[in-house]
Amino acid sequence: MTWQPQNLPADHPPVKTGKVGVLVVNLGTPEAPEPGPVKRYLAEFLSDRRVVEIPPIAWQPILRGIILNTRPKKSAHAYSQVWTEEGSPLAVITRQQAEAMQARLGEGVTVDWAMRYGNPSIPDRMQALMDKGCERILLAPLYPQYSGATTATVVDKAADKLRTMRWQAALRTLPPYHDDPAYIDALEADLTRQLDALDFAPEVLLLSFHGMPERTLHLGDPYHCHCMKTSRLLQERLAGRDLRIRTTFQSRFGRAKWLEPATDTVIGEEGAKGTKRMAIAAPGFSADCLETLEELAIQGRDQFIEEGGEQFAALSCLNASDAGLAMLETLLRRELSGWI
Ligand SMILES: C=CC1=C(C)c2cc3[nH]c(cc4nc(cc5[nH]c(cc1n2)c(C)c5CCC(=O)O)C(CCC(=O)O)=C4C)c(C)c3C=C
Ligand SMILES: [Fe+2]
Ligand SMILES: [Fe+2]
Repeated sequence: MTWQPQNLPADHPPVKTGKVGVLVVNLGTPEAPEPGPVKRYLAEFLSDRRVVEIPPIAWQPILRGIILNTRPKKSAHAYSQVWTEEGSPLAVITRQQAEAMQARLGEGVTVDWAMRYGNPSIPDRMQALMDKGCERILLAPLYPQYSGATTATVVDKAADKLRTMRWQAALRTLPPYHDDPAYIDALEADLTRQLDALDFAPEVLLLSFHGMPERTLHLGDPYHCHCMKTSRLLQERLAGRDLRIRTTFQSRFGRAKWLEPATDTVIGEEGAKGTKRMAIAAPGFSADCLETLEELAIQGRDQFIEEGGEQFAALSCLNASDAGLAMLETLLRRELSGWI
């Protein structure tokens, strides 16, 4: 309920109440694992100039003329292999994370969730929070490693919404947490638990991060450095195990050079040198999604077995695990300090 002072005309817009909102955000996902919805999703995602940094006059004809006529069918098939009864894993898990944060943070805060591309959209959910009287909003893009293509574009979208408002909510944003002890602790605990539960002992653990065009590193994007630091800190924590650890980058897209080494190249190298037992984790993804459940757990496994590997495990992301939720609560409470 918003507080409505007396002596105002009946059609006066609601008066704000100083409440605090949290908006948990992740990348976005299609509405259904079918070519039409996937095409709509890819059109929005790949038209974001922070994601594809090619001038629109050159890029849009390629996107509209080639990519959106070929990729949706292939991607829809990939999505159909990981889709759940409740919907796309990325959306389902993001919602679970938000619901768990609502329970942990209590009634003093209203927690909601949004997707950068597709629905529920950032402007709509910001409006919903403001309709509930939230004057202060903590925007929480769940990307541990900062990139212009992920974190910054979430902030841009929120700023687009603020731009339309006469009386804006105050906004805070969750900073990157790639080297935060709470994050590294959570990864250590959760990966240790999963590795101990395997019925085989992997010889090698790949830490696979989403890739980016290499030129973004030279242009000053900290993403690569953030990934390497997360990886180093995590390796220090796992050093007591009899396990080789390698950092890789997955999901190459387009013709430009991407960050290396590529996950599929390393899977091939390991197979070729006789590695028989492999585990793979994706510490940069806060929720399992197409990139982990299909690209790593299905394609990665098939490739490793074809190359002569025998045992393969794709480990889960932090998702709504106890370790993951405890970490998120720590991060959010810290950013909310002074507000709650
Ligand atoms: C130029 C293309 C892409 C860049 C740059 C890029 C960066 C990037 N992406 C993520 C996280 C995710 N990406 C996901 C899917 C996905 N990514 C791209 C392309 C780029 N990503 C495409 C085309 C797709 C869609 C699927 C496909 O057709 O292959 C997802 C999963 C979404 C889901 O619905 O499950 C995530 C998550 C990061 C973190 C990042 C840069 C750091
Ligand atoms: Fe991506
Ligand atoms: Fe992919």
